Amino acid sequence: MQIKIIGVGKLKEKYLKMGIEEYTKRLGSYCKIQIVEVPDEKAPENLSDKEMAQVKDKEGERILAKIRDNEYVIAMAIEGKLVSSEDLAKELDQCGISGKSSVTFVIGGSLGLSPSVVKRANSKMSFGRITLPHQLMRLVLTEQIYRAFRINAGHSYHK
Ligand SMILES: C[S@@+](CC[C@H](N)C(=O)[O-])C[C@H]1O[C@@H](n2cnc3c(N)ncnc32)[C@H](O)[C@@H]1O
Repeated sequence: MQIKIIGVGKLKEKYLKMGIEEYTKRLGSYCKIQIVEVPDEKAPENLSDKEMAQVKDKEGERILAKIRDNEYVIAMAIEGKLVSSEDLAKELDQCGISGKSSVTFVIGGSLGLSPSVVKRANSKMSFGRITLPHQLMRLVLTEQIYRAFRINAGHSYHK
C-alpha cells in the first residue's frame, strides 16, 4: 500500500522532524510512505473572512495538484468523523481489501482546509474535537498510521 500525507508549509521544529522521521522509518516495513509539503500562504491575524477564504483556496489548489484520480483521500478535520486507532486500522484494511492501494491523508494549514479539498475527500476523519497545530498533527498522524499497521498485522505495540 502507498500512503501519502500532504501537509501545508515546511516543518520548523527539530523535534517534529525527528519524530516524523522515526515513524516513517518504522512504517517502511509495512507500506510505502511519502510526505508531501505544499507551500503555505501568509496568514496574518487581521485577515477578513474573504481573505481567509482566498488563503485556504490557494493552499487547496496546491494540495489538489498533488492528488491523482486513483487516490483514496482522507481529509483530517476537527469536525470530521471521530475515530479510534482501531477505526483507522479498519479503514486502511478496508482500502487494501477493496483495491484502493493509494491512500492520501490531507492536513490543512493554520486556517484549515478549503471546501474544494473537503469535496475531493472520500472521508473526513477527526482525532477529537481539540485543535492540534498542523505541524504537530503531521507527527500524531504518522504515529497513528504506524499504530494502525501494527494493529492490522497483529503485532504488539498497541495497548
Ligand atoms: C490548526 S488546524 C486548523 C484549524 C482551523 N480553525 C480548522 O477548523 O480547521 C490545522 C489542520 O490540522 C488538522 N487538525 C488539527 N486538529 C485536528 C483534529 N483534532 N482532528 C483532525 N484533524 C485535525 C486539520 O487538517 C486542520 O485543517
